[in-house]
Amino acid sequence: MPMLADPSAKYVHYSAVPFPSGYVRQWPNKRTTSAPRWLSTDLRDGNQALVNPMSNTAKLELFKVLLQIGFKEIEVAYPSASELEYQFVRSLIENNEVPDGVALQIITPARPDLIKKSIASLAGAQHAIIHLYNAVSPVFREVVFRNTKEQTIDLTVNAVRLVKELTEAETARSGTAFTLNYCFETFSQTEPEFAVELGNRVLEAWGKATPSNKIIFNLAATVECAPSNHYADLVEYFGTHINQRESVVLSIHPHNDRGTAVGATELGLLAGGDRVEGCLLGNGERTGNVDLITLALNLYSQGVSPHLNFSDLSEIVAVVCRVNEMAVPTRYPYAGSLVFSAFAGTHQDAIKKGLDAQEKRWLAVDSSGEGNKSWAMPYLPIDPKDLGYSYDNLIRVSSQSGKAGTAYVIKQSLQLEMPRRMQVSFYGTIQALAETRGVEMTVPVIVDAFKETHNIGRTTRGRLHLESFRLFPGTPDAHSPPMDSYTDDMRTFAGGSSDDGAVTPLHFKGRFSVDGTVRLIEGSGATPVLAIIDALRSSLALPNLVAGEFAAHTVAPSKTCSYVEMHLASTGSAPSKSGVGSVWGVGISSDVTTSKCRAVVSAVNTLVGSKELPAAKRALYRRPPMLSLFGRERSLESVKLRAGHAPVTPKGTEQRVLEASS
Ligand SMILES: CC(=O)SCCNC(=O)CCNC(=O)[C@H](O)C(C)(C)COP(=O)(O)OP(=O)(O)OC[C@H]1O[C@@H](n2cnc3c(N)ncnc32)[C@H](O)[C@@H]1OP(=O)(O)O
Ligand SMILES: CC(C)C(=O)C(=O)O
Repeated sequence: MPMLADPSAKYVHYSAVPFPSGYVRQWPNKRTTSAPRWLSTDLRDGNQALVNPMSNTAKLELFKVLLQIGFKEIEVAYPSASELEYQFVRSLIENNEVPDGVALQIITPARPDLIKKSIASLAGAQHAIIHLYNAVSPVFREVVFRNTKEQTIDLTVNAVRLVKELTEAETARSGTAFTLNYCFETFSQTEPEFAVELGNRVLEAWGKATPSNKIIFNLAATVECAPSNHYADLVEYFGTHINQRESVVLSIHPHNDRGTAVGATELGLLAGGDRVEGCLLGNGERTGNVDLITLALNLYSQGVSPHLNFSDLSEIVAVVCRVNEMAVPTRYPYAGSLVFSAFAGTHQDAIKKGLDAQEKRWLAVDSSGEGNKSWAMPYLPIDPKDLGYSYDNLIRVSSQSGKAGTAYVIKQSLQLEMPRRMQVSFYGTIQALAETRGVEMTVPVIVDAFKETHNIGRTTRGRLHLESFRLFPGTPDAHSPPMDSYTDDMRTFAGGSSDDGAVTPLHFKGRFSVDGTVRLIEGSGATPVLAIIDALRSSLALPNLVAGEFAAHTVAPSKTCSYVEMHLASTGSAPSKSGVGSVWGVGISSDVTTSKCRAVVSAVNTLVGSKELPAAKRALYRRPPMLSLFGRERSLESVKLRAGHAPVTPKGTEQRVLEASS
């Protein structure tokens, strides 16, 4: 049957909670400032929902993980369900698997035979919690139990009395301390007044709840059927109407049928909840129990310690998924593999700026001792490092990414901080690659592209290779050393040169390998960059070689990375503002001037074409005349303009270089 035009004929709206008129709800104005008591029911409610319930070996492994996380109350079994379940409880106790300060909880329905077996399973435990349950909402009373309200109260009270009698006998025998956790199964669908009446009858029957030995009332949202604010109202109503509130722990047990279990729990805590029952990663019946990891880390992100440790979250996730034979969606809060990754360009830009700004701010706090190292990061509510993740996956590059993303990857991988115009240029290369390939641009792909594009590395150093050089003040004269005295260490004679402003004219003499032939080349200029450019212009017949923007920074340990923008201008003009038509060179050396010269050579190699690239890569980075994209032909020029790629090498340039070098 299709969906109904008028679903109200079939589905009934939830009822308002009967607060007295004029009552002002407390929970909307509250704030959670401390962690609740946590009860993990992974080994019970989680386990009962599995396609293949865990073996006892798997349960023990998960039990140990729960202890490591820091749970002090763990529901370990439904002992009356099977011998296996019963034996699991026994083995924990008999093998001393339960540390001091940790309480074992087991669950039992309100059936005398099953209560007896359940309590027997706990003999000898230090501290045990008996979780006694029966469903109390109208549909369960009428359909499942065929009971009136009074019969429901009788069933419950009789069960509580039996639990009291049996646990007292066990305490007398073995000293086990027992707590009663009475669960109003289907509480959130039960009339609030009836839940309170039943709660008061349970208090009476138990008869020994005190502020120092409280009874636990589990206010279960067995099935989540209404918005979270309704659940909060129910909890606040119960908490403000139940007798002996100071001797009662309100336990929240939400399920996630509407997808809002976390919200319901958070509001339930504001409304008076003291304890939360749930499972890791929200395992559990149907859409699951509330996820304790999300709840704990939501608290943590508000500066409230959950007293649960998820410092190695991926390891915990791996164990839970293995023993439960389940998978975590990639977008799952905190635990999903893509949660701490940004693909979108503007997100990447903001995160990159955020990380840079925060690093500076934290360093200032370290050095001044003033201020605080609070987390203020665009798009990241929590520091992934706190959960054991690195920043390696923070920024992942696809065709949806921008320049900041690729720049971040290069900075993280190579410690190189490209100047802004270069970021734009290199982003064009990556964007074109991403569009062509239609897949994620992984870190190795980006780093490889960076090296290929800038002729860095042995296989991609290009047709022109600077083997050694000397740079000295003034024009060539008798003081300049003979070329054959050059060594490979590229020391410069003249220090203090800068490419930011004019200094004493410099003369450059360099030994190059040009297409495999050694060439000695010289030229002059006001700065090292201008001097080497002059040498290349005159000796290699590149008269229109022009430098644009220049930048440099130090790279650990004590190296300099220089960047220079260059192009071949017919008029000798500077590169255009947009950067179209220019290329960037990169040079790294422990000597500042050498890094500049290498940057120039790197750029020139791009301009003249890299014969040493394997054919496939040459096709990738230096586009063939016609390139098929998205199934239609586009001209080389349009591809390069769109990609901000290296300009077309002017016709004949390669030939002229060869001529000049021969
Ligand atoms: C919301 C929750 O998660 S509650 C926990 C649910 N977990 C489980 O059920 C897992 C373990 N359960 C089991 O292994 C079995 O159900 C057992 C061993 C407990 C009982 O098995 P059976 O005796 O075959 O009963 P069955 O499973 O059919 O349960 C239905 C019977 O229990 C009664 N019942 C259901 N819940 C309760 C309860 N909380 N208290 C008392 N009786 C109950 C039903 O009314 C029904 O009784 P009826 O047969 O007289 O009509
Ligand atoms: C029986 C209780 C604890 C339960 O699991 C539920 O109501 O979901």
